[in-house]
Amino acid sequence: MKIAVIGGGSWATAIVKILTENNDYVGWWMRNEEAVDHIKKFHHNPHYLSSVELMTEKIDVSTNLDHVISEADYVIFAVPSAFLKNALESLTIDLSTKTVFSAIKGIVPDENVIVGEFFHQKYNVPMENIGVITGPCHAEEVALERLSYLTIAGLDDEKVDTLARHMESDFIKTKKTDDIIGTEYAAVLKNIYALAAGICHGLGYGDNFQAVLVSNAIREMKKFIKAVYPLKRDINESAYLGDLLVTAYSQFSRNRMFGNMIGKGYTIRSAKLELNMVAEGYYAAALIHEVAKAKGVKMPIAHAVYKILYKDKNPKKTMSKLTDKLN
Ligand SMILES: NC(=O)C1=CN([C@@H]2O[C@H](COP(=O)(O)OP(=O)(O)OC[C@H]3O[C@@H](n4cnc5c(N)ncnc54)[C@H](O)[C@@H]3O)[C@@H](O)[C@H]2O)C=CC1
Ligand SMILES: O=C(CO)COP(=O)(O)O
Repeated sequence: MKIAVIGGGSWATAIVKILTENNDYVGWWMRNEEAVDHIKKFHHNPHYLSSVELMTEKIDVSTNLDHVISEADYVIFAVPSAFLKNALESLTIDLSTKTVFSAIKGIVPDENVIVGEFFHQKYNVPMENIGVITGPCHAEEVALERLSYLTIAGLDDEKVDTLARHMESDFIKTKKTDDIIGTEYAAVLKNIYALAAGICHGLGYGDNFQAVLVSNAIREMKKFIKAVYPLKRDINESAYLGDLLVTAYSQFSRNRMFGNMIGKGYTIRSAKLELNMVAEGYYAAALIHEVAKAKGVKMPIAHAVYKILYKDKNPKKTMSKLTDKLN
């Protein structure tokens, strides 16, 4: 079976590393021609996770999306949600015959749908051929080969099983679930809560308060997911609570870093420039705000983040008001 990875950032690079542990062929698309040449020549991605030595003898890296996708049976998307449509612009071949996994933890702009739904609605990929790769896993720790758990979600057990087997290695364990929508939304929401944790850290709140914030966040997440996709699930599993915890507390979290800068008084523009990586929670805050409104779900933490990022509300005052709503 042939697997391809779409994206040139940290997570795509980490997934390519994971796959080459266990597979002799990995297709890899990225838009940057110079990065492709650099990888072929020096076996490192020059811009992301550049410490990782890539097994290029197993990697077919190219800027030609049609080529990479046509060669593959399974296609894993790992570009930030904000650039997904842009990345797909050069695709002229049919995607609906492929098995498509999303490793993206975001919502597609303008469409207001999660990535799996986007491929189903816009590219006619049957829901049985769609899956999600999620779980508490920072690319930087994959680079260091630190033990990490990934959750593979999908409606077709065999496809989920197949991908899980191809991703397992000494440092990757996989878990499987059929909660394809719930795990995707959890991954989107935890970014907003990590941003909130970062803002509070930047404002000077300590560990005592962070614990209260995160324990409220998991309940808020549970309420939202139940409203959009009711299903029997244990919110304490690592794809939900685990991912929230790692993103809210890890030094590697982009969302937490971004929030921390906002809490410290950076403007959004300067925080974006300084981070130089994508904090998905920034985009998700606006889109989840719309979904929550449409579904009538009250989400005080996500709403506070939305007001700070999009309504120019003062972080200190907004978070102070939020503290009265937590328990
Ligand atoms: N980095 C991580 O540890 C993890 C990331 N993810 C998810 O993976 C997805 C990708 O994130 P990362 O790899 O971390 O992002 P990143 O910040 O490392 O990479 C950004 C990528 O976007 C591309 N890009 C930047 N501007 C662009 C533009 N205007 N048009 C098209 N492409 C552009 C860059 O070339 C680069 O390939 C996100 O949804 C993220 O939530 C999921 C799990 C872990
Ligand atoms: O999803 C992640 C870890 O599971 C990565 O989170 P950040 O994008 O905040 O770094």
